Amino acid sequence: MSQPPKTSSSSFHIAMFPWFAIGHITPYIHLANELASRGHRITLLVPNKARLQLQHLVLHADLIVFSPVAVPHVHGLPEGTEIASEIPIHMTHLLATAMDRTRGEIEQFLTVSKLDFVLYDTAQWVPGIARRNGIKTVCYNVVCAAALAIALVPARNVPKDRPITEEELREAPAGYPSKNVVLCGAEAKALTFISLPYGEGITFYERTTTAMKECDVLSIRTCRELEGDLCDYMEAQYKKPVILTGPVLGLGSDKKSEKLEERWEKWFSGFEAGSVVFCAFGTQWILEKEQFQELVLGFELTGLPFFVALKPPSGCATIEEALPNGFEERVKGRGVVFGGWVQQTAILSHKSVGCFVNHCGFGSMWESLMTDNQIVLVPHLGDQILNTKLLVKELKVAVEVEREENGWLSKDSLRKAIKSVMDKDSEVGVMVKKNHAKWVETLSSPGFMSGYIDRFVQKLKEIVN
Ligand SMILES: O=c1ccn([C@@H]2O[C@H](COP(=O)(O)OP(=O)(O)O[C@H]3OC[C@@H](O)[C@H](O)[C@H]3O)[C@@H](O)[C@H]2O)c(=O)[nH]1
Repeated sequence: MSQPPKTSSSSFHIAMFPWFAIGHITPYIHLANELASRGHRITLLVPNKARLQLQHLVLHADLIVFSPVAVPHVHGLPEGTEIASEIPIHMTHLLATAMDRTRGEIEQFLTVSKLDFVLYDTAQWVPGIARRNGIKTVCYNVVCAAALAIALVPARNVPKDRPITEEELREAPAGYPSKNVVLCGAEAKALTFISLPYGEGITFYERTTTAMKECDVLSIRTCRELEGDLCDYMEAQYKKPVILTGPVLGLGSDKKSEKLEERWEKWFSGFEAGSVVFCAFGTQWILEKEQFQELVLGFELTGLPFFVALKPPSGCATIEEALPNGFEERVKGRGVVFGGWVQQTAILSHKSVGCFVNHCGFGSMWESLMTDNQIVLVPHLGDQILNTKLLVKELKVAVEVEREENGWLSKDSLRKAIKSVMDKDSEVGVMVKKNHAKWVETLSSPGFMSGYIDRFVQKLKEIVN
């Protein structure tokens, strides 16, 4: 680990130590950019593979430095694993163990650095070290307030001697303020993992609630306009102010997104404005082969041009070997299924894109809200289910693909959802478009995003004084 730069009295030196996942590190980098643009210096403590994948997002290389964390090997994880996108979901608890075993390295860094703040989310042991070194802590959560408020609060009675049940999770904790953003039926299953081990000798619930109890400042990447009542509930539960950063979309002051690769720029430009359906499911979801095939057939059925960026399904080394028979021939010229990394924000702002089919990861949720594309949601993990409720039931800006009782997503159901927002004369399509346009206006109104960051920085100043 490299030596950190020295702090000056006029600005903060802030370390960031987010969960080892692209969906978490990305918003931390966006926040680092915002803080650096206000003169603060940031050291990002992240695994080297994350640095290599995301360093292009850094807009102020003079003030933001990476200090790569050496992730130790943990039995049960593939050799060399550093970030969550490299492993299936059921192995991530072992990655939490690996994160905990970086403690010595992190402690050494925090001890020798002249830091004002450290931001973290998953490493519940950071506040103890920080306190001993006179550093203030911010537990910065990059999932929606709803996911925290429904599952990770003291009022959620998680049994100590057995796993929490789906039935228990379907009941919201006492005082939970939303009637719409709740878990229904089989959805509760997606959150049963909270009472299971996540690291050695600690459950997911224990580590995240400890992380939030022990910090000086509790912070969430959300805005009051979307989740004000849920943030108030979090304040009441944790008995401390909850400071929001707003969506922090990493657009910088010039509002430019990443540049789209030339081959894709050319491909997208071959279609009419607003006609292409783009699909991406974030950095972690690996579909089963059958489900993958059913979904791509659903895109084919829409008759619309489509660009699908998904990981190869489980058991397949490449996308090509996973495609249904004759599929490539049939969709030639109007459909692409790609297994690599694409510049999602650049695609979303391309004029030929008209619809975004996504898993409603918190990053994709904000990115989809910021464009005028129609939104079709296929949530997979617990927080994504709640994000989906926010967009579908509260804001009414999106539709969700209906699943069968056993969780299966049929091609017809996908086709139906896409057509319901893409057909010009569809009532649902018109309604979500209108509601969505109001949100784009709010989110892009002058001072909206920067106001949140300014107030966040102001709060940090009050805390050190
Ligand atoms: O090919 C790609 C894939 C993804 N991305 C970017 O990677 C990010 C993915 O983040 P998301 O939050 O949407 O999704 P992930 O699944 O990766 O996130 C994870 O952490 C955040 C949680 O809310 C999600 O539930 C969890 O899955 C987005 O910013 C997206 O623009 C690309 O730029 N290109």
